[in-house]
Amino acid sequence: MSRCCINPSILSADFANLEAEFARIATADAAHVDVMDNHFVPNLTLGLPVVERLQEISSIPLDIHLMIQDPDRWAPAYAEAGCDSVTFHAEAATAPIRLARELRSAGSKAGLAIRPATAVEPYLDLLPEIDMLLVMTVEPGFGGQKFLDVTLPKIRSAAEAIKAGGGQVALQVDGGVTEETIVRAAEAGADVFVAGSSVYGASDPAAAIAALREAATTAS
Ligand SMILES: O=C(CO)[C@@H](O)[C@H](O)COP(=O)(O)O
Repeated sequence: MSRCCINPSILSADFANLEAEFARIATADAAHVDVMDNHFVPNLTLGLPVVERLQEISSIPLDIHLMIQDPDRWAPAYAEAGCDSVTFHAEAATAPIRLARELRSAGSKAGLAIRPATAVEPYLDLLPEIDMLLVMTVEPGFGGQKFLDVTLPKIRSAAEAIKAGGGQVALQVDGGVTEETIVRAAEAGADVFVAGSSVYGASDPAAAIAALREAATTAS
């Protein structure tokens, strides 16, 4: 059994009432903020000015997931805004090591994300440079999709590589995480779970967070 983190995705929140929506997930480990630019993914959400305000009103850390082109240019400002972690996509970054170092020196954790179809092996050398590896378990862009079991072997390989390297890197999964699928992801070695619709779609988000945490901790 090991400690698991539950980070609700605010993509499933009511964007007209974000302060109240943050209050509903105050028992979570962090709020997962999906920044989409309508280029890297076919959807558009929010950007730095909104994140800066969320940083001021949130009682829990912000876990930023940048689904954008050219993160080398845009990501450091999120770290400078005080966000706890800033995750960029391997498929979009031109100099991932340099960017990860820049994020860390600006005071945030550096996260590297890969799409479901992207192999993890080419990025394992980067593990000493990052604090979190995000294996997407749905195609990025939208909430409410089905968890892709085909990603489980990749989660297992990533978990083994992280363990072999000393276990300093968190392994996050994002997409289709429910009380049922979280068990498989935790058994495969993930320890940080992003859940949007299964938290915000519940009548009691705090109870949903507790149930997800319990299921993941028991399975890990
Ligand atoms: O990054 C994404 C989608 O691109 C996710 O954070 C989703 O927003 C998770 O939502 P659910 O699959 O849990 O509904």
